[in-house]
Amino acid sequence: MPDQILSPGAPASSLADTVQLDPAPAENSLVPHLAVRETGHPGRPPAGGHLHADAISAWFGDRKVLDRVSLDMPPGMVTALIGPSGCGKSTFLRILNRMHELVPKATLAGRVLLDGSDVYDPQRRLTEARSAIGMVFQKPNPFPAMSIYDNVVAGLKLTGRRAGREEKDRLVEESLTRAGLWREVSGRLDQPGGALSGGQQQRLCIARSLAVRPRVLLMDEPCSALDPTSTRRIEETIGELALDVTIVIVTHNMQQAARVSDQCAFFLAEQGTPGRIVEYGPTSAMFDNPQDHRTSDYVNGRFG
Ligand SMILES: Nc1ncnc2c1ncn2[C@@H]1O[C@H](COP(=O)(O)OP(=O)(O)OP(=O)(O)O)[C@@H](O)[C@H]1O
Repeated sequence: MPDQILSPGAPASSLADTVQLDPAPAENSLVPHLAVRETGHPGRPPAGGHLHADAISAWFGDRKVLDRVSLDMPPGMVTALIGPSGCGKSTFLRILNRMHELVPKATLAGRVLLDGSDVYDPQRRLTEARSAIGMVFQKPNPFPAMSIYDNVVAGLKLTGRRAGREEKDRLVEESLTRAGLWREVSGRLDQPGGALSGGQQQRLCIARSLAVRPRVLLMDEPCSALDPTSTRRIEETIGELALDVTIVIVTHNMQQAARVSDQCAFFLAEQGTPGRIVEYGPTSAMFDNPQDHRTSDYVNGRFG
């Protein structure tokens, strides 16, 4: 069966050959406790940032870890990638902005399109893909000895962009504001990034990514090293950023997936097979009415 591609607003779809419904919420189900984010864009959706993965397969050496994964990540939406450990979520995420190719002996097949253009087009520079598709990692990784100001500007240097002092000042304020950190640090921009709390460091890393004005922001478990208050703050930031940046987030936290995402894709690598998307769809459908019993088991905490 060919992989299907998710259309925005479509009901949750199952890629399983035989769909088994699991209509009765289990005892201890997470479902009643999950407040699912209201889907939809209050204003006009952003002009760009339409990311589309088409039949992505991936290998580390001879070992195939993803098998023909297709997913549409529409502009202005938050897409959550969920699934048990080792099913290929991070690998898929890293393929979206060409980080997979940095790993020795890592290969891939398939296409990634950003606003219709092939991210892997040999005519395009790597930095082009990286500046259009930013990434925030699990562990906050600011340059610890560098000032808060220079940490934000470092995003520009990494992609080879030059800017004058005034432009940098504007960009630092804009990026820190969008990352929800400006009010906390505006009076001490010359202090080292490493002196901030973990949650603030993560928002600094978000600001650094935003400084190059990406159309897409990839987030690989961005809150897993943070306390609940910092986590909540990052989640609010994600909600605000989603107004003009497409966000793809890997999370193990089902409550978080329900709170922040508009659509979810459930990855699974069964019995040593490569990871695939078992089911995807609007977050509300994935949590309230999953079509595949494995999705139901996973979102209800029965495995993984
Ligand atoms: N650099 C690497 N070299 C070899 N194998 C790798 C490498 N990175 C990941 N893998 C393997 O690829 C598979 C998918 O890993 P990946 O990290 O993408 O899964 P994941 O779903 O993100 O897991 P987790 O939720 O634990 O982060 C796993 O079997 C993993 O062992």
